[in-house]
Amino acid sequence: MSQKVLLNSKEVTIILHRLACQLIEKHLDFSETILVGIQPRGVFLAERLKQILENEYQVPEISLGYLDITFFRDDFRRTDKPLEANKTQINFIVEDKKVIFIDDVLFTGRSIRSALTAIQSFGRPSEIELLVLIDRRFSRHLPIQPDYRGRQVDAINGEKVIVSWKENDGEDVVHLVTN
Ligand SMILES: O=c1cc[nH]c(=O)[nH]1
Repeated sequence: MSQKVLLNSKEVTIILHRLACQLIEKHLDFSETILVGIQPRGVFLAERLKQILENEYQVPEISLGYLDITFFRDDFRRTDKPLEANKTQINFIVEDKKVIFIDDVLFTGRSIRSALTAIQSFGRPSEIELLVLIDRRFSRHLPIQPDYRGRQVDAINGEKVIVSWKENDGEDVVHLVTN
C-alpha cells in the first residue's frame, strides 16, 4: 500500500475558509439555512465549518444537524454483516428551509441519493445544496454534483481518498491511498 498527501493541514485550513466564504456569499446570515452533516464523516466537516462561520466570520448561531443514511442506501440488503446506524439528530424544522448537505468525499453519488430520501422524513426543504471537501471526478454513478467543492481529484478505481480530521485522527490531512 502506498499513500500520497493530497492536502496538508495548511491547505485544508485555506480550503475550509474559502468554503465558509462561499457559503456566506449565498446564505448571508444563515437564518433560513440548515447545515446537515452526512454521517459518519461529513459531521467533522460540518462542525468545522460551523465553528469557522460563527467564530471567525461572526455569523449568528447556525443550525447544524446530523443525518444517518445507513438504512436508506440501495445496497443495504446486500451485506451479511449486521449494519450499525449512526445518530440522526435534526432538532429543527426543515420545512421551507435551505438545507446544505455536507460530506467529506463525493464518489459515486449514492450516499447523497440516500440522504435525499432520508431528509424527506423531516419535511420539504425549499432547496438542498451539496458541499464536499473532495470531489472525485469521473466516479459518479448518478447525476449528482456538488454546489461547493474543496478540491477536485482524479482518482482511479483502485485508489481511495482518506480524509483525516485533527479532532478525530490527530491531524487535518487528505491522503490518496493505493493498494
Ligand atoms: O475514495 C473514497 C471514496 C468514497 N469515500 C471515501 O472516503 N473515499
